[in-house]
Amino acid sequence: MTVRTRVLAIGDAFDVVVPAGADRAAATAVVVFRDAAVLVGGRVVWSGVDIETAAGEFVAILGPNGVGKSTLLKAALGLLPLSAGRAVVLGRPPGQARAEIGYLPQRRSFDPSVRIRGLDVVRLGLDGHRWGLPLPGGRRGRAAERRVAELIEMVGATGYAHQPIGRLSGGEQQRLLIAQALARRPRLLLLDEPLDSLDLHNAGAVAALIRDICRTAGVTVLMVAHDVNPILSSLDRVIYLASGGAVAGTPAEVITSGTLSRLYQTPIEVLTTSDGRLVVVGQPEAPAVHVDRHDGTGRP
Ligand SMILES: Nc1ncnc2c1ncn2[C@@H]1O[C@H](COP(=O)(O)OP(=O)(O)OP(=O)(O)O)[C@@H](O)[C@H]1O
Repeated sequence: MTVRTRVLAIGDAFDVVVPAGADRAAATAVVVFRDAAVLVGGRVVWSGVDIETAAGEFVAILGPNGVGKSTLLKAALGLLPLSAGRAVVLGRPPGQARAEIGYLPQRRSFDPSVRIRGLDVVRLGLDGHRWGLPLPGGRRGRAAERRVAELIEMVGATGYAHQPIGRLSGGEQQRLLIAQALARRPRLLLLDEPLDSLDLHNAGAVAALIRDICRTAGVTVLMVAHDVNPILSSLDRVIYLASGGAVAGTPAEVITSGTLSRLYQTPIEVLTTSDGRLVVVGQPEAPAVHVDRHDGTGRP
């Protein structure tokens, strides 16, 4: 049985259909997708997606290449409209809560020739218009300087924040970018593969940092990841994405042969190595689409 819950937001009313009994959780959830679908370049990337994340949760978004993990973050940001279903982000339709969201898009590392200092990159999160320029004097400027210093300390980057970001390691750069995304005290942090290109040790350290931010600041984090192993011990929940839907739960609930075989409708085996790592065997490739990913049209 379902009930229709009215989620009230600033200047908005939005209807969400939720199962009876779960309506209160859905109304207070930070991100809710209900039977959601997205079209990119005229193709349905995913459909039937039902997810819900609570305040202060650290959630990884997993799934094969091209399944639409980055697309899910963009839909939560309101950068891509849903083609079906509903979404509520921080109590509002996607796109209306951006001031309360920190977003770290997918990226490669900075070129070694980039001379901008780490602390200038963090400061950009406070005011994107003043890239690399000194903050104005006065009370506002001093408060901003204090906030930048606080953020740098929070991510453990005090020792190298004055150096040009291009000369820092991948892990150091990621810490500074996470600090930038946290600058405006977001309630929701969307991170697109921040651990990509980090070694196992650094990936684990950055994941632990993100978990601490969730715990201490009550920030909800949705993070796209390719390998769940370095972050397993830090995560609260995972969302496994497929073209026909998603399944969410604790890693132990979701990353099993039975659950993933049902989700992808093909035999999948989850093996545990002697050192405790999970290996997913038989995960299908997402349908290949040959498009220019930069023009957004989907035309070859
Ligand atoms: N601008 C675009 N125009 C057309 N198709 C696109 C565009 N951007 C992405 N796509 C397609 O949408 C699908 C989902 O892409 P997305 O980047 O969300 O997947 P992903 O799961 O994050 O992939 P990966 O793990 O490789 O980063 C892919 O098939 C991709 O080719």
